[in-house]
Amino acid sequence: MSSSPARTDDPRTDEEQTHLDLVYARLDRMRATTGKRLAATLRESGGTPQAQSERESYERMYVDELTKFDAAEHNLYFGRLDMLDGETRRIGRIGILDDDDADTTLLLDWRAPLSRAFYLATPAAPEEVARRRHIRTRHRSVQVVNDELLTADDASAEDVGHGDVVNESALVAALNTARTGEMTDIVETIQREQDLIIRSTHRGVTVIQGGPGTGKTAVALHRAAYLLYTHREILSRSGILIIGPNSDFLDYIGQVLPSLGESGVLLATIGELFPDVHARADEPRATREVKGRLAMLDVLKRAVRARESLPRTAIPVNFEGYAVEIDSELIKAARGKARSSRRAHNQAQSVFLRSALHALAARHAAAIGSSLLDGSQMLSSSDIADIHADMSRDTDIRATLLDFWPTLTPQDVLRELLADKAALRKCTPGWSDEDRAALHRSPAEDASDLTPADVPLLDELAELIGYGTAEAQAREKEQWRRQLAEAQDALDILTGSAPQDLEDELDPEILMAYDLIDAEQLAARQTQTSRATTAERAYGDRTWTFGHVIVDEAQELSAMAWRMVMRRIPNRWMTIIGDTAQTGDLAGTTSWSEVLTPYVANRWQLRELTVNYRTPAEIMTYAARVLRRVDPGATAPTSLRKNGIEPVAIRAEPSRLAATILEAATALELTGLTGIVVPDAIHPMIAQALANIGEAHDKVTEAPGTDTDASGQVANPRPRLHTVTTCKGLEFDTTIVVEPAELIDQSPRGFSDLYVALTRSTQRLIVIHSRDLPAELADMPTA
Ligand SMILES: Nc1ncnc2c1ncn2[C@@H]1O[C@H](COP(=O)(O)OP(=O)(O)OP(=O)(O)O)[C@@H](O)[C@H]1O
Repeated sequence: MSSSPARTDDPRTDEEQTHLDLVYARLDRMRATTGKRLAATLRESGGTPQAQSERESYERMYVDELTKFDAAEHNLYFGRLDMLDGETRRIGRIGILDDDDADTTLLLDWRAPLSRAFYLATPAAPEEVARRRHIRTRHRSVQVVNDELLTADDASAEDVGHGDVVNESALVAALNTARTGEMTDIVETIQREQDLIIRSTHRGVTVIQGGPGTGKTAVALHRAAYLLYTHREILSRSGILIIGPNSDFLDYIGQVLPSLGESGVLLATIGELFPDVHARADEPRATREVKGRLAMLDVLKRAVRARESLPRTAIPVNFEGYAVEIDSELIKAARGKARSSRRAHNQAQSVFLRSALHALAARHAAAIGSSLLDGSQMLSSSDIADIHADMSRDTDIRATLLDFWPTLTPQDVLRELLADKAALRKCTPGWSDEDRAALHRSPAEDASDLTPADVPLLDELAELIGYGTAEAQAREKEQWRRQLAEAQDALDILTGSAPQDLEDELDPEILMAYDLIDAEQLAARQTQTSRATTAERAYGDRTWTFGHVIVDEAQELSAMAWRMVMRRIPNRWMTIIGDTAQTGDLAGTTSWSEVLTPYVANRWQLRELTVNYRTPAEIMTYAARVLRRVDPGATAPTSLRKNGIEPVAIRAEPSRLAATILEAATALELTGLTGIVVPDAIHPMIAQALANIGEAHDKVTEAPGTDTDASGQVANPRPRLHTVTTCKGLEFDTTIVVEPAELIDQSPRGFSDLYVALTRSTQRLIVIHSRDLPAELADMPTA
């Protein structure tokens, strides 16, 4: 294999540099033109609300374009195909046409159909490609050119690739690059099996199952970018939602889509999917497991029904000097009507109230209007209607009735249910005391401390209660009313501050604010101005339905979480990504079919990824043994590379675990990003110990984030401390796994947890233990 440094004696470098200059010159012209257009739009003002709204959409479009151009700046042009018929295709991060008369294509977007052969062609299936060229650039200058000749009989092929692996040298270079703690895009080296998923045309549910490091997350993100490119019209309006396991993970992947020029995607954890709720609190595994069970649905239904209660004894209320009684019989009849309306609780309240008032008015009429002679009703129907109307205006009567059918919020119902042992017992008939105890939370706990597992329960309650629909509309109406009032004020002020001489004798030639716009139009303009991106609007609206949903680490979702996710995507166009061997959450799944059958029967397709791009073979040898303990029939993904670094095990005194971690880090002169994965129970202790020792060494941090040196450059990042739950989906150059025997013991899914921990590494694995190593790791070389 050969590569060409940037020098002028390689004609390929010169040729590509010439093209690169052309492409960047055009990008600069596009940037300048869009910048000018944006400036001109920003200078404009006034006009009809429609003109204003058009201006805003142009503004947004120009800003989006500029963002896209900026995102494309780095490694803009990276690939070239010379086809058998002589055609040359140049592939880059975005498509660029020249501004000549012929609109010559200078660069094809990597997502365009014509670019596809760049990712698919192999010597065995060359896809009409004679030569694939990989161009590595830096700061607008060509650094390296690699050619792959795909015609099988060509003896001068430099980089023929192995089997299905394409762009192998570029791929290995990418995989060996030190990690920064932020995921990068892989447009230059997408592999065949990955490309087939990224560009899948399937419009239903696609499950991508693959072992650790097979690029599932990378594929998911590139699929989002591809779908936005191919179905921009629909998806830019309805949006794409990507669900990830925790906020560290979302931070880790957060830059990938912007680097691909896409910003309209909503990234969220399950705990963030309910507007205005930030569920970050932790809770025991057993509690998470119980909250994730489908049986919670009945519990919540019962909790809501329990709020539709009956009076124990008749309640006397005063109505126009008469005593009327609200008793169980009356409430029960109204409750029956409301329930049989089949509306959600809050929406059925009007049925309940109408029916109860009707019965109460009838009773009262009977009491005061019956003839003493024969008991017949002497009041006319309009008299009775008057009583009904008066009663419905009577605040005491309304309040007393509504005690038995109150307006509910999901937060209140859930908080009160979990804090009240008696209510819990009533709502969980047949449950074990242990499961009930797992659900109970002390009323003293901070009510705002919701956990991620609470969020699907809130969402379910919102459905049962009808919250976030009527309420959201009412809120919207209220907001509109306020906006209207503000607009009116603004207009009044404008008119009021007109020069006095105009006030006295209005010059008909001078247009006043009122002549240009009325309050309603002004309010509408304010709405336009505050119009957020699709992702922002979707985030604030529980009832938003997306065009496409991608769930990453999907094996961790509970049955209740799936219900919530499915409500966000009625068209069921989804990409579900995960590895059932890595399931750590006790409420998570080990069977895709079990999860999906209730929603799409068997109408879903499974795609598999088989190559591990992250973990070197030396580490996978041990991880594969652990996998066999998770599932004896499972096959570990094949590592793409060996790196010659054997994992090592270091024995420590139980009291010196933290000290040994630091000693190992120092002695081995670790470079790049280091992740330390510890069992849950000792996490606080290790964190504290590392903080104490680390203060002197300034070495370990719990929080993610990169460190910068004095010049503002990213320096060797400090090691990060994790539990298995928080390291899901992340990767480090070096992983230090602490006390594997404890990781196994801490959960019924302990072997899955250990499997996850062992496979985070891109280069080196160190195991530190005070207990004996599990048999699977027992022969690891010691240090
Ligand atoms: N085609 C590729 N080119 C370059 N890098 C790749 C490619 N595919 C995957 N990678 C890299 O391999 C690493 C693992 O990918 P990713 O995190 O997407 O795997 P995963 O299957 O989601 O793993 P896990 O199940 O452990 O979360 C990442 O650094 C990713 O950038």
